[in-house]
Amino acid sequence: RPLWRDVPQGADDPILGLNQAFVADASPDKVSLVVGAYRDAHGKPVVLRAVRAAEERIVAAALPKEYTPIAGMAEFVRAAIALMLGDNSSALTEGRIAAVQTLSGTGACRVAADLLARFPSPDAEPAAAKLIYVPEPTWSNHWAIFHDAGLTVRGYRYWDGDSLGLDEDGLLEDLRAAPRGATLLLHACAHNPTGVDPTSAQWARIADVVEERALRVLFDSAYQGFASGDPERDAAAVRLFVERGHPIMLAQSFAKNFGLYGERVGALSVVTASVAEASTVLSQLKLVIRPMYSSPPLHGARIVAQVLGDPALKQLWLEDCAGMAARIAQMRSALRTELESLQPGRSWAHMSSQIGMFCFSGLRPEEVDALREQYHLYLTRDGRISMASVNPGNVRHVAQAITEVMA
Ligand SMILES: Cc1ncc(COP(=O)(O)O)c(CN[C@@H](CCC(=O)O)C(=O)O)c1O
Repeated sequence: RPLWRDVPQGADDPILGLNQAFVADASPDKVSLVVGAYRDAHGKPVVLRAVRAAEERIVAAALPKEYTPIAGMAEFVRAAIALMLGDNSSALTEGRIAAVQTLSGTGACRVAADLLARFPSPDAEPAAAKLIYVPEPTWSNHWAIFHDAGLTVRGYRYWDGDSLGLDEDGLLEDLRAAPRGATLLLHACAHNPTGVDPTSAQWARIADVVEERALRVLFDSAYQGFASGDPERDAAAVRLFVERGHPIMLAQSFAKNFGLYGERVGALSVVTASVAEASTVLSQLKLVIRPMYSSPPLHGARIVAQVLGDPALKQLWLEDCAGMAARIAQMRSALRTELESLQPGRSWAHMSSQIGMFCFSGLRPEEVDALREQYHLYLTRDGRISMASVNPGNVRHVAQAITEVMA
């Protein structure tokens, strides 16, 4: 009996669905610039040296595979927080952080969303109770994550299409107009999809408005260490807010900076005002998680805890993280050079001034469609290019195809 006959066809995901189309493409010339996943100079995925070494130790230890606690592996969670806030963070040492391991960054954002939906800010105006502001544009999955948790999602100006940079005035104006106590989503570093991050002075002005409007902040950190190559440098914005006393929420993904995409390693931290607040918030986080997925996976958390807990492995990881960031920076300048040599008079400076996994190229949707249909070059329709997929073997082909569809 067709009991599911009324189910409509769902839309393909703009990122992962498009990548499936790439996989199905039989052309030998196909290139995927879609998914934000690192590839080496030969276009191959990488397992970091420190990860392999940690795995060898974990396997040799023949550890049991018991359930992790609902909040996950405590050693991993603490290491994740310390990586972002620093070992000497007062919030950490004073026990004011409620934190849980999550199913990577997506899971951290979703658990945060459920907590925000259940407990609006006590300082919130009625209009702010379940309202979250996300940058325009942002990672496409953010909208669905927060919507499905029962939040109202509203955009704030972020990208200036004319300057190909940050629309600071528009951003601050939108935040000043936000109802008191609303939640603000901020990308910690390497903004997806624009690659444009606020300067430290701009971060300070954003923090001022957050204070003025008593906004709650959720930092989404998916690229710490991967953006600049230095995890300390990539933590600057988050540390600025914590040092100013903001009770931020922090979603962390270890997919890209540890290359643990499929291991689903993440954490969600809530900085509170006291040990008592941290205790009640943690109890509520566990009530969100238990019926959602009960407890998180073991293996990836053990790897990250092992690496961050061992100075030699951490150093190896830092070198590889810096190496990934450096290769992407090299490809940014290589592709810019190719494009500017093919398109005299047109500047592609934004390709090398942007940071992190992606270049927000400015290519129009119809140009993106032509790249896919005529050149088997795949990228998301907003013009985002995953720079890790560019390598010495395809950089000229990519530049030529882009030039021809722009002609
Ligand atoms: C800002 C941001 N937050 C969270 C995530 C989620 O990462 P986890 O794998 O759940 O830890 C991503 C990954 N975005 C990449 C990867 C593919 C995807 O999930 O969309 C991207 O935008 O291509 C991201 O860019």
